[in-house]
Amino acid sequence: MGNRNNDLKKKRERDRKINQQIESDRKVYEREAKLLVLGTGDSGKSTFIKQTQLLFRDGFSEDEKRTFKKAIRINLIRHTKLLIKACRTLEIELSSQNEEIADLFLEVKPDSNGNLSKKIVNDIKILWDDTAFKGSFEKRSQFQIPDTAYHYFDNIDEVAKEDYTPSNVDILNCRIATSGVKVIEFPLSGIPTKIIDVGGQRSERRKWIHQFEDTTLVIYVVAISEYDQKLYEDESINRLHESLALFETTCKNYFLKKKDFLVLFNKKDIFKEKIKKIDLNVCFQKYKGGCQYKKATNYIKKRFFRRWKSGKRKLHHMFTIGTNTKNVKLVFNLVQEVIYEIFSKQGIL
Ligand SMILES: Nc1nc2c(ncn2[C@@H]2O[C@H](COP(=O)(O)OP(=O)(O)OP(=O)(O)O)[C@@H](O)[C@H]2O)c(=O)[nH]1
Ligand SMILES: [Mg+2]
Repeated sequence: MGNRNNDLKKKRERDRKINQQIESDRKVYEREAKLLVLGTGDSGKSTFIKQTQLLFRDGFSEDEKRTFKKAIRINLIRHTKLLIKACRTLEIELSSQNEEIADLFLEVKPDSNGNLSKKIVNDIKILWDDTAFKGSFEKRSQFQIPDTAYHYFDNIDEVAKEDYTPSNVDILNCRIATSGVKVIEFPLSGIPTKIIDVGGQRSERRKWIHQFEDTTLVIYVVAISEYDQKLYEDESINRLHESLALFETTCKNYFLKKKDFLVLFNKKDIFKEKIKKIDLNVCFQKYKGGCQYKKATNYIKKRFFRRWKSGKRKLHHMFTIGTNTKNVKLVFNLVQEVIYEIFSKQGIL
């Protein structure tokens, strides 16, 4: 009898300890913030994730630097070919000597290790020095090439060096479209935080739903500078129209319809320059504010806010430059405030 009582006591104590552990695990888990970064392709999502590595972790690993180095070099060849083809389509004539270089360049195959031969580097430099060739980059809203491509053309000598290691700026400007999901974990003022990066191109979006559960805050990234550009996946669609439609379906989504959102109106540096020359009415016919930065940004903001179906949740926003680390630090100051607000409401903090 005595033994049975003892066994029962021990079992109860064991159960109590297990329950205590489960409860403390639950509290830690609930305190963890999950930031889900969504938006169309090329809007700047991964750039924000890269910034968290610089701001809250040890930066980029040697492995990552090697991956970016290869991508930067392969992109240089790819982007040179894109500009050559654009010159042909837009009937931009190069000097006859450079036309010959361009013809031969279209046959170049990138080295599988991403090495650049002296001849390739030389040809790219000759073409980039040609004002007509360079001028085609200014017309890039008529074809598909990353805005940041010029950075590597301008710095080709550095990029081509044998012992080249990409700088943080090189990595932040490097375009690699995301396929699949990437998670970075970091502490945000003591709160364990996970940030989830997904691919934004149409074919990638069906993977999003698997990430929706337990989201604390949705960060929706819009590249406002894309108002005169066509979608990479479907050149009949305006990029900003696509982002607006995607924003609406995302905030109405069953799993996200009660979540707070932070909209990052990104690429404001490019927008600021572009709006001086190209009226926002190329995208929104009803817009009457002309080429004025303040009026145009307010109008875009209004168009997004109109699609927001509120309920009790909050819609935050900020105009951002994803490639600028100081600017992104401000974004995370706001994110931190918003997380505190959400957790306080839920009684977690
Ligand atoms: N000038 C400028 N370039 C930016 C800004 N934000 C991002 N970029 C660049 O825009 C390009 C696209 O950025 P990504 O972060 O790859 O875009 P993404 O949303 O992750 O795209 P997907 O992975 O295809 O969904 C990259 O070349 C970035 O360097 C910005 O605010 N200003
Ligand atoms: Mg990405």
